[in-house]
Amino acid sequence: MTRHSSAAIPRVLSIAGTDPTGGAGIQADLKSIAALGGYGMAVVTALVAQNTRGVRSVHVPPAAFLREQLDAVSDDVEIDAVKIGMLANAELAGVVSEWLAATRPPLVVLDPVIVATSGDRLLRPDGEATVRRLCGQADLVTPNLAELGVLVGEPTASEWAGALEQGARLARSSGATVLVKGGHLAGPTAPDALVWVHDGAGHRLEVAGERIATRNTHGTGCSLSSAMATLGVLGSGGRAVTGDDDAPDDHHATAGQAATRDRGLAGDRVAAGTRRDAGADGSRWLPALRDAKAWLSDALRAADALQVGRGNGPIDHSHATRRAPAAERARVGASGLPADAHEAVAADASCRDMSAAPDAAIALADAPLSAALWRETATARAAIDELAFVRGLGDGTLDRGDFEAYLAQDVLYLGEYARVLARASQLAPTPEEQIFWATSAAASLAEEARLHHERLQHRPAAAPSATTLAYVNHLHAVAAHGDYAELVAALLPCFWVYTDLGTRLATRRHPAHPFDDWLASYADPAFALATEQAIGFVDAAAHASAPARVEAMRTAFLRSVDHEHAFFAQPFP
Ligand SMILES: Nc1ncnc2c1ncn2[C@@H]1O[C@H](COP(=O)(O)OP(=O)(O)OP(=O)(O)O)[C@@H](O)[C@H]1O
Ligand SMILES: Cc1ncc(CO)c(N)n1
Repeated sequence: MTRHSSAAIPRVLSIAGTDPTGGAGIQADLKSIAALGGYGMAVVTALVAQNTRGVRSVHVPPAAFLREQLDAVSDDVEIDAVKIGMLANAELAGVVSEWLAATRPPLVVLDPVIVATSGDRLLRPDGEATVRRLCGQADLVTPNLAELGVLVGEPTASEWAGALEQGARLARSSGATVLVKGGHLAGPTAPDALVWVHDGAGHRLEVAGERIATRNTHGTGCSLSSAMATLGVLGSGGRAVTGDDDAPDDHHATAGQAATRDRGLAGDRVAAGTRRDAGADGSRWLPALRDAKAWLSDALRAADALQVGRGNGPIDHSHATRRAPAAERARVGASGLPADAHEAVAADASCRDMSAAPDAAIALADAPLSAALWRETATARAAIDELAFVRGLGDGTLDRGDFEAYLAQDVLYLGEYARVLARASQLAPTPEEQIFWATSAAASLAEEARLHHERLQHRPAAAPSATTLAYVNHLHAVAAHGDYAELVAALLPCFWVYTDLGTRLATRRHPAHPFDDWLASYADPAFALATEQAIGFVDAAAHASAPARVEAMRTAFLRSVDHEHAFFAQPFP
């Protein structure tokens, strides 16, 4: 590949072994990639005769044929991300390493598969050293506790703290970001952590997770790594929060320090086969990890219903999209909702009829609302990227007068947005949230004044367009309901869609770009941090709300996303 053009749908290649029962390996990868919105491709390293109870035997085709498969894909298809799983032996690992160095895919996630959940080996001991070296060609490495021990040449960590230390050692030796997985820990939680080294300093971001009581965990590692590869391309919001650069090794970074990036996730890769000197900024994986973990947790919760195999069965990759099984459909009432969901909805007469989207309504009960809403708006958000205005902004061909006409509407919008932010501050349940929304209102007004002063002084004052009015009226109408949770859900897309779009637009910057300074302002770290905080407050509000109010939040959010789209789609001037 000499040229890389990005596509709206991530083209993700899995290089892995097979599982004929469909729960792990390449079969799980393809299901995960599809479930998270990618286009999956697959190159088989080894054929494994296995089921939910264990591995019976492994057939490894000639290494030369692996290379033929890899070349067949990369000679034809632009690959956005690669997920590597089972490599079987040193020879195959070497072939993949050479192919990576030659093809330089933009994003590489390595799941260093050594031992299956059943305890069977999937990598011959002679391959361990090669896989260790391969970590240096990956952006993200996702070992389970046992694999982490092997990679750092130490016994398996029995506690989370020890695992994090090992993760830091692997991050330091490889230069990759390490996703330390707590799936095999004892206890009620299943945490995961991103560990990385940047400019010599160690960093860590942890995502908490409850342990789901199921024995059906076959293939969670394969599924998670494929999900990360797919969401990594999507940017999963494109938000980035980094730890304190001065922090000591293993400092537990919080969202308190922020840095936006002016590149996509793949921007850290200097060249495959040569690690970047400074190391990766692992914080970029945080949104992807949050989304992937929420999706995986739902897949684990839905796993027992699958009834596949008598051992450790698979997770339900398709839980969010599957039509209800026949037995479930029989229980569904006239509204289209299963009986128990129907009761919850009926409890609040103000809830709108959800019969058109029973799956979405049910999914909301468990998943963090923000992740579910982000996924639900993937198509609408992708459509924003395709708009002539946005494309013109990115490639610099946008007419300057049109750009100013847009800014004039944006200034009018910001003034009203600030009033609605102030209302959220008034309704906020905690001082922290009160301060946040009030500060955001002030920031919005400051931006309004700055744009007006620096860009629009020479133009006559504009009147709000019908589109601007519609968006602002929607926000004011929700504010009038007086429900804090619903209001912050309506306010969120302005933060999130802009940060997301801004991260991608900022990759188009160059000194001669006609809108370079404006694109730079999009990548303001303070704005990325504010978006993170707003997402956190929306999720907290959803957590504290009854199902019908969560549904109102969902409606408010979706409408705001539609208004964001309409705003960029309106004719300027
Ligand atoms: N019972 C569980 N409840 C919630 N999350 C879990 C559970 N088991 C595993 N996970 C999550 O699944 C992901 C995979 O972790 P795990 O450590 O099990 O990987 P793995 O051993 O490589 O998986 P496998 O070999 O089964 O494919 C992690 O995000 C982990 O937190
Ligand atoms: C092919 C394959 N890859 C990975 C795993 C780990 O779950 C497995 N069981 N099979």
